Amino acid sequence: MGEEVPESMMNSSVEKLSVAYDSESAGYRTSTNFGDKMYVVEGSEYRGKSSVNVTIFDHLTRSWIIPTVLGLKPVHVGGHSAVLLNNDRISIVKKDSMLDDSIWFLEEQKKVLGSEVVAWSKGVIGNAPKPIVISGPSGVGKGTLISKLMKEFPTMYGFSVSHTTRAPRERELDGVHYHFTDRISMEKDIRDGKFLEFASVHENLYGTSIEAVEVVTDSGKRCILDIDVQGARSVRASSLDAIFVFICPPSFEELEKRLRARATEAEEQIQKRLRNARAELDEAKSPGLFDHVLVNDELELCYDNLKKLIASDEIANPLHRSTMKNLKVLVSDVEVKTDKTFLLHCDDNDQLLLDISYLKGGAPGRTRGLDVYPIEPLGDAVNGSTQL
Ligand SMILES: Nc1nc2c(ncn2[C@@H]2O[C@H](COP(=O)(O)OP(=O)(O)O)[C@@H](O)[C@H]2O)c(=O)[nH]1
Ligand SMILES: Nc1ncnc2c1ncn2[C@@H]1O[C@H](COP(=O)(O)OP(=O)(O)O)[C@@H](O)[C@H]1O
Repeated sequence: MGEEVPESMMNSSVEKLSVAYDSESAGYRTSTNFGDKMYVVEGSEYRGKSSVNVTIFDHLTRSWIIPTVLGLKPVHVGGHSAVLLNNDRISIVKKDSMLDDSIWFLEEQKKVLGSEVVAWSKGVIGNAPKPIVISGPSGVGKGTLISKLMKEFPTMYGFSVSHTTRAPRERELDGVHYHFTDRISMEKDIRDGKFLEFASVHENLYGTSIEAVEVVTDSGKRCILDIDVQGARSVRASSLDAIFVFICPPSFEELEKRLRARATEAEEQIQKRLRNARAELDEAKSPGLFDHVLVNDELELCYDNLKKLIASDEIANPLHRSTMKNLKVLVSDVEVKTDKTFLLHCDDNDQLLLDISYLKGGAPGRTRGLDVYPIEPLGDAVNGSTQL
């Protein structure tokens, strides 16, 4: 790519350029100024294969940057519009896409080794229940409590299936208890930005993929994560808005008794888990990390307390589910009305007003909280004369 920005891409925060490459490919490009940089999003199809590339022009150094791009990318079709929102993300609205795949966001992430990083996030209509992060030392009873919850309310809760490099235990199933993997593939997936968080626990690698949480949440269930304290800290720092619960043993002796009685680990592993347990119990006291601490002494009592705290959160934060969430329309064109509202022209001659005033979450996961409202069927509006 050359050093200079083409004249046609300057001086505009929202700009669309149609580009024809050759007879077999077609592309569409937007350039959006954001601080000292201009983000160029270029979608193209070549021999039936779609790609979306992001390049950045740094106005200060007058040089082009190819950033590391994380997250699930949109599949590009007939073009897109771009608009800068709240000075913190760029919204991309795809044309010729179903509504549930039409709204995407591009966000700047923390630099890695001095290099620019951006991440994609798919926009979702309506809100979702907050995930629940459950942490606590090995053997405290996290798995037991989570299983009880899932058994009693199978349609309400879903488990985030983590990846791990540890070997499966007897009766553990791949894809159910964990995605069992090897270190090389997991490290590659981490580099590719597929993980919300990861940590080295008891000398194995564990991590929550973005997909693991989002598939549960997309299905309308409340996602439950069983992760260690380091993982909880990473999730706290991420865009995922969750409730954090720490499960404590009634005593260290009881924890050791449970670990031994479970009989899933060799002595060396038990010792390692007990050493780490002391550190976790200390770390859990960090201010602002956990919202709730439950002591798992009598199992039924602890389980009731867990259900109570989840119920009280549900009452305090009632869900706003858009009635239009499952609307299946093909967005044929997009008009940016304000930085919070877009007018979506649909293939059946209807128009929808997309409202992005109340976004929640974001890259590298989904961006939720979008809303859509139907507008009178097209008439004069085709010519742009409808008042919003
Ligand atoms: N950070 C992080 N920790 C995880 C994840 N999945 C499991 N863990 C934690 O890893 C630790 C070991 O889990 P596991 O090997 O199943 O042993 P157990 O805790 O003794 O049952 C526990 O503290 C889990 O909470 C994950 O995706 N991320
Ligand atoms: N409240 C409790 N009282 C006695 N034993 C318990 C209690 N909660 C769990 N256990 C037992 O302790 C062991 C460890 O529980 P588990 O759920 O595997 O812990 P974690 O998932 O935190 O490692 C299991 O054998 C489980 O049956």
